[in-house]
Amino acid sequence: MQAAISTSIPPSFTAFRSDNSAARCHFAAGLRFCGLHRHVLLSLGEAIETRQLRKRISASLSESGASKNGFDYDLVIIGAGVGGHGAALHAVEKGLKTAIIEGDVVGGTCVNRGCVPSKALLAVSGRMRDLQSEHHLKALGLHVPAAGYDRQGVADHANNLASKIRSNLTNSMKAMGVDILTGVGTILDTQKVKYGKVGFPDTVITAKGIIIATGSVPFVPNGIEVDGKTVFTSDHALKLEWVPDWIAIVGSGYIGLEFSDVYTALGSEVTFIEALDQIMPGFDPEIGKLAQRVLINPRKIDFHTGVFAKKITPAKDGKPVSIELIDAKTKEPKDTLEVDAALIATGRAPFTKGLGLENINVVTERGFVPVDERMRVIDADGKLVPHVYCIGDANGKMMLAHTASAQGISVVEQVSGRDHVVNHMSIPAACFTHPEISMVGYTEPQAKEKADKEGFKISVAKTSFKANTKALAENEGEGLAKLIYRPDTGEILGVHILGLHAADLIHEASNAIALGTRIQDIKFAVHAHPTLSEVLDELFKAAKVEIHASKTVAEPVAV
Ligand SMILES: Cc1cc2nc3c(=O)[nH]c(=O)nc-3n(C[C@H](O)[C@H](O)[C@H](O)COP(=O)(O)OP(=O)(O)OC[C@H]3O[C@@H](n4cnc5c(N)ncnc54)[C@H](O)[C@@H]3O)c2cc1C
Ligand SMILES: NC(=O)c1ccc[n+]([C@@H]2O[C@H](COP(=O)([O-])OP(=O)(O)OC[C@H]3O[C@@H](n4cnc5c(N)ncnc54)[C@H](O)[C@@H]3O)[C@@H](O)[C@H]2O)c1
Repeated sequence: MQAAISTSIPPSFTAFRSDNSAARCHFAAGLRFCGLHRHVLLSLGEAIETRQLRKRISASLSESGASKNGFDYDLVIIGAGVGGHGAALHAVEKGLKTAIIEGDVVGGTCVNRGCVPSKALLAVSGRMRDLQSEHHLKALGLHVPAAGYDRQGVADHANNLASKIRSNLTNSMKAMGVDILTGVGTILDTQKVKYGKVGFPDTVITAKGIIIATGSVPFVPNGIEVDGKTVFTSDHALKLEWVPDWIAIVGSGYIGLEFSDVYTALGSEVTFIEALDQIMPGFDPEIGKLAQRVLINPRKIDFHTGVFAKKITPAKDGKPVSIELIDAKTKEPKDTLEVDAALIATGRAPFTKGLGLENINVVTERGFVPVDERMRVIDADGKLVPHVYCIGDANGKMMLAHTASAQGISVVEQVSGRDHVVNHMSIPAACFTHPEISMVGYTEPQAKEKADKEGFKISVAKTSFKANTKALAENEGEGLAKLIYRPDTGEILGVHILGLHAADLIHEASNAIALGTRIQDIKFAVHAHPTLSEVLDELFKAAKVEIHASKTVAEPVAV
């Protein structure tokens, strides 16, 4: 594995990252926020009230500023990304004296180099698509002169949004009484952490519990030379310093697909390079096929599958970016591409080196911190490390912002004396292309495998956006919702949606899975007409479950 070489690492972070041979980070100063955690949305009045409550709690904990059990803090979190932020706010709400240590800027990947700026760019690409689609506009009876854009204006939108969200996150923690400690955190013992900036003496603090929330950085395969200008990762691409005429995107996962939506809307031609035999291999195969028909084929996108980019050389001395492709299986040379730019979107590497894990006898697995289902860290002998937890991208269970936050909240519940386990099968994911793709639970092949192993049958139901009034009114009838379920019990095993606002629609299904609601019950829930939510209503109604609703008569409610 080769590090993505940063050209702009602040001095304090150079030292912080220096022992990370697996992956170094591009800590671009600038961007911020994630509307992720409900606490962010606290009004100022609520925040002040909560802060007063927090002060009263602190006073009762200790007069000397230490927590009541003799530690400096009840909880210390290393890393102020969305996982750390979610955990910190929940901890304060639970009355825990809490500190969060951040070596760079609050908000981590999601706010500064991930979800937030990418969704700002995707908001622009969505509007550009609408304005450029003559066919679509004509169908609505609209006539709009040619659409154009100002690259710097688009880049500013992403940067400004990140800054705004970053300060929202910071202010929400300050208002709640979380101590934000600046510097690199290193674990000294299961209840002791040091932190400090380069050139300053370290401070040692003790805590009843420690949460590792140090996140991840772009993974760049060996042989790929990143110069940050013509060969770059999402860290650079989000700044939108230029829009290449022709860009190769290595990897057709979430990042690749979302950036293909942005670049093609802004006028680029895209070539995907994907190691597996199929483009967008992570999706349910049927949704993947439809995604290819809707998101790839009609756009200026071509692709090479079953190939690795063995060597990528940045543009130099008037020569374009050169990409040497080899067959993923035989390793034989296949082709050499010459393009204007290359975006490396081949996954992310955990950022866990230099954390002092050796001081608590923990050995990482491909860089990830091993944890059990309660996010408790497991040591090299397979035993639980007391008092230490790891959440978010650093444990690799599911690299999504809301998962990091949910895991953090779950850990705080445990630290506060209430057992809690996150049900990862109920966590939705979404790809914010136009139209969007969303999913929760198993894909059809995964569900089949589980069914064969455990000896039950699965069924599949589907509905089309073409039958939905609201979608048709919007002239957005392209789309499919798919339900994979157990006909004998009505259990929802997976739901996959491609279509307008799929990312919002998935929550009815994910909440049903989280709450254990069965299809025979949810199919009686009433949906407003005409709404896109009726796509899911129809989906549940289309399922053929062998048993009846557990409760057919609602409790009478006085109106
Ligand atoms: C381009 C892109 C788009 C994305 N879009 C989405 C999306 O739409 N939806 C979604 O759910 N997910 C998205 N993700 C994934 C999401 O950003 C991550 O899953 C999420 O940020 C993980 O949160 P985290 O708290 O675990 O880590 P991070 O957000 O990476 O935060 C870790 C923090 O820890 C700090 N740190 C590390 N080591 C130390 C140390 N020793 N001492 C002190 N501080 C330290 C880092 O500086 C950083 O601030 C996207 C990712 C990318 C790259
Ligand atoms: N909307 C979202 O929720 C969102 C958006 C962006 C990123 N993310 C998160 O960020 C993480 C990283 O995203 P990503 O798209 O980089 O990773 P990914 O794992 O989604 O996709 C990586 C793709 O690259 C391919 N690949 C890997 N090595 C390759 C090589 N050498 N040559 C060619 N192809 C190769 C893989 O087969 C895979 O298809 C994901 O875990 C995702 O959860 C989420």
